[in-house]
Amino acid sequence: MNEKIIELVHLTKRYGSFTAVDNLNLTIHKGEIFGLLGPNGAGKSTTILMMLGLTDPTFGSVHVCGMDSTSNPIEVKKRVGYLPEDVGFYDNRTGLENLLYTARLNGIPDQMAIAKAKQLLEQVGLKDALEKKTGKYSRGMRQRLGLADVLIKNPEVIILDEPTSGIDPKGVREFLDLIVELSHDKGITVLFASHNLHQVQEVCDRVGIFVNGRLLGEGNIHALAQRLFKGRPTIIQAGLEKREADGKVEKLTVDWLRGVLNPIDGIQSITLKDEKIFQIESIRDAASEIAKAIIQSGVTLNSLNKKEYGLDEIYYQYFEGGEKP
Ligand SMILES: Nc1ncnc2c1ncn2[C@@H]1O[C@H](COP(=O)(O)OP(=O)(O)OP(=O)(O)O)[C@@H](O)[C@H]1O
Repeated sequence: MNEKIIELVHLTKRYGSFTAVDNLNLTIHKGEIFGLLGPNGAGKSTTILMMLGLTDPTFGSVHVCGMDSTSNPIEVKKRVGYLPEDVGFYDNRTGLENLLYTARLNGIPDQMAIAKAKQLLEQVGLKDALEKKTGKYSRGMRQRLGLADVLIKNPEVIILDEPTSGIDPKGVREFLDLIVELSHDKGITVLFASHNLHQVQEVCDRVGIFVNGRLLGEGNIHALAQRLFKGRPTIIQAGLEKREADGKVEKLTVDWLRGVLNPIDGIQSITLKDEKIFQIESIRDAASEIAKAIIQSGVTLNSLNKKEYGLDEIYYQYFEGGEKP
């Protein structure tokens, strides 16, 4: 997995005074499934267009399969299969005919193309629909045909731009499985651009989080979350209860808990979430000291939950445009 297949260096694209892609540095290795994650308008499609040599960078460079996409777009396109969000087919032709058309455009001899097209249609689960006109294909079937269409020229890299939008959950599952299988079986490098964090997490070895044209970080999604949210307070929710000897429940207050936790360094705030749940924010992880102090105070500690920053926080912070409620 160490051979560099995609290499972006200081890649920048401006439209007038607007910067759509801002100083992007990224390396993707052979056989990796890399997720380019970002909300709408983050600059994913613009980056892909530059990789394919379809638009020129304003600054920086992009190499794919060792070639400069800007000066060698035709060579790059021979090695890269690109599946856009909405793939176009000749709707009055069958799935097989559409694939054979692509094969011809790529200079594959007819006899070889027929065998290859049939094998691919079987692989993507369209064996029974190969004689059906693509105008009658569902959205999921069109995306599968799109994948076969991309694979017919034996690409080293496939780039999928929002490939699962509009497909039902079962279709999504099957499509994602297919991508993983292809990458593993054939050593194909996959770039999967999407705003669907959960789908990307399922299939990708590594992800890059892309927001407002900038790469906020890349790596394993959980490690990334820890890095992106480093310095955030540790949030602990404690469920507390105090019963008198006669069985009556005594009402606990924030001031009381503040007194109990006073000796512990780094406590920033204490709030009451509901009658029995207190939320404690601290600048360091003081969970065990908090638990000990509460127990020593003589109340019952019914629950203690420490909030971990992860996928959900990335999602709400960067993809839904705000903190989790
Ligand atoms: N030709 C263009 N002229 C001016 N602005 C553009 C052009 N193409 C894209 N943009 C702007 O650049 C930004 C990035 O767009 P891009 O399509 O790359 O984002 P994206 O992450 O792929 O989003 P989406 O998932 O919605 O396609 C957007 O604000 C878009 O409006």
